Amino acid sequence: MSNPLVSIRSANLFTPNGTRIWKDLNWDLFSSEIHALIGESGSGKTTLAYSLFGLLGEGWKYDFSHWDVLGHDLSYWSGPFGEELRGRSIFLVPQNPNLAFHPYRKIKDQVIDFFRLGLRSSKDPREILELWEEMGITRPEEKWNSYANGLSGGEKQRICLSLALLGDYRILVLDEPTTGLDANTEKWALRAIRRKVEESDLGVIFISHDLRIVESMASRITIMKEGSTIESFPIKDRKIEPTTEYGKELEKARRFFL
Ligand SMILES: Nc1ncnc2c1ncn2[C@@H]1O[C@H](COP(=O)(O)OP(=O)(O)OP(=O)(O)O)[C@@H](O)[C@H]1O
Repeated sequence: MSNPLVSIRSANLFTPNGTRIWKDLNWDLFSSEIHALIGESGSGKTTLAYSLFGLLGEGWKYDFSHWDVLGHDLSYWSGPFGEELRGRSIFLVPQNPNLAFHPYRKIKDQVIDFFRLGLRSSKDPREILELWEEMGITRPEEKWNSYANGLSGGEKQRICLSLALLGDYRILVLDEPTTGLDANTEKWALRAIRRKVEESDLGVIFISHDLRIVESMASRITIMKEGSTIESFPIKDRKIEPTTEYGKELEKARRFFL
């Protein structure tokens, strides 16, 4: 296996008021993998993904024996250099697409700024609009000229996903990326993400409650429980085959888990 993009050992996380959220968490992400994080609600999936890049905000406290994300420790990602790299090396498609856009700025200005300031590049708007059309965004030119608050949640989610597909990142975090999409668009988007990973050395963190999607998408899976990683294993032949009792229970109870 290649060098990990992310490597964390014996990490503990505490909220600003001192509640312990992670317990001796260990986790790795490798390039060219789609790594699913699954676990019951509150098990620590989102805090893990967001912490990697110092996104949890002020007052959260960590201790760990090892923390390496793209060769940098946590203080780097929480500081100005990390700020610079977020959005360029790493891109996040949040669970709530409203978090990604300012409601009262035009979508086109936000997307142009995203390329200019974030990725330090430019994109031909025609290429973006073609992709939006492929993703099932109706009247893409009209949406391009709209304010963000004039778009539906599903449209904003599609636009976030299009930015994930158009950039050249090292790590992509997809937090329940297809919940607002219809079945066809979901299928299209998942296939496009898989193709992107196959064609690059990108590592994808894929957070989902839907084991059906995880099986079809992910090459590796980590099962989390109460702030710990219970087990990590490769997914072969689109089958999730845990070895721990908890993992087996979770897999068996999948219809209750969705
Ligand atoms: N801003 C916050 N302040 C205090 N506690 C928080 C905060 N965000 C998350 N937590 C707590 O941290 C724990 C892990 O939350 P996290 O969001 O990582 O879970 P999750 O597995 O992503 O859950 P879900 O599947 O519901 O999104 C939970 O107990 C949650 O209540």
